Amino acid sequence: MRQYLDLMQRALDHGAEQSDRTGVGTRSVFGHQMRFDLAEGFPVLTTKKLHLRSIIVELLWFLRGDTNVRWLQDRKVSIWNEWADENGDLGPVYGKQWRDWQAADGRHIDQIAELIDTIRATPASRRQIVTAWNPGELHAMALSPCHCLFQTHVANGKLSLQLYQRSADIFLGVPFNIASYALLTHMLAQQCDLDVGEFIWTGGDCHLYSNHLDQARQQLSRAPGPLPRLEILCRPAAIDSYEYEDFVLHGYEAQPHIKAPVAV
Ligand SMILES: Nc1nc(=O)c2c([nH]1)NC[C@@H]1CN(c3ccc(C(=O)N[C@@H](CCC(=O)O)C(=O)O)cc3)CN21
Ligand SMILES: O=c1ccn([C@H]2C[C@H](O)[C@@H](COP(=O)(O)O)O2)c(=O)[nH]1
Repeated sequence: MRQYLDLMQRALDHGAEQSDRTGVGTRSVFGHQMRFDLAEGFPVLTTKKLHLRSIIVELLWFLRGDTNVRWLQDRKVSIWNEWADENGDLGPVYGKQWRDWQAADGRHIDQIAELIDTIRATPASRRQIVTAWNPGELHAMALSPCHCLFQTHVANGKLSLQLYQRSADIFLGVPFNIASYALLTHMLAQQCDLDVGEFIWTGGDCHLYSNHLDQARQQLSRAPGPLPRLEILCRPAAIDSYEYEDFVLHGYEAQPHIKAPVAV
């Protein structure tokens, strides 16, 4: 995960000081790209132990079309708690937009199902896009989508995926986002009988919060290890039928976790 450490180093060395929405303050660079060849291993940080269960369960929750934190909490995942209202609701965030986008003419659009249909029927299509950025509903969301658009691409029997993330919390959010979309690429490829190609991460405002700088330096002092390998134990009939237990990471050896406060 040299690519990730390079982004962290770039923000530390060249980031502009910004006062941001949360009041914490950041060092930020604009525009960055990282490429991961998924055949070389699963892109998960080895320079800090990641809580993979939170990442996998959150992705399954998006794919269910769920936007209430209760299902996450029942599975001991707390990463969305700070943004939920007293009923656990987040408004029409990712799950809603991915699985049930409401069009002006009253249609309900399942972008994930349409994406899979398109990949299977017309793999050369250049219209394989899912977007969570619904300008008409932003006001009702607890947080505007950060990982707001992705596109898939098929070449030589391999599925690649590129994400556009408009706002990126380099220390806490980005490791989650990379692993989550790499996992989604594997799941989509399996559902469409393709091999995995590349995951490409493209970021807009990429920032280190001012209370994450020591943690970032600590991480940069560590040498990255080899990437683990992902195994999916079964092939469910649908993309929303995977379970946490279906995923096994072989050889994930990471250095100790580093704690950091999340900016709300
Ligand atoms: N400032 C900020 N950064 C984010 O990354 C972020 C948000 N806000 N708001 C919405 C979601 C929630 N996400 C989060 C929230 C918390 C952690 C976090 O605290 N991670 C801990 C482990 C916590 C756990 O798994 O239980 C970490 O050390 O990685 C990570 C991603 C990503 N998003
Ligand atoms: O998946 C996610 C979700 C959120 N983030 C980070 C990026 C920012 O630090 C905040 C969102 O604040 P905005 O003012 O809406 O940009 O959350 C992330 O990195 N990954």
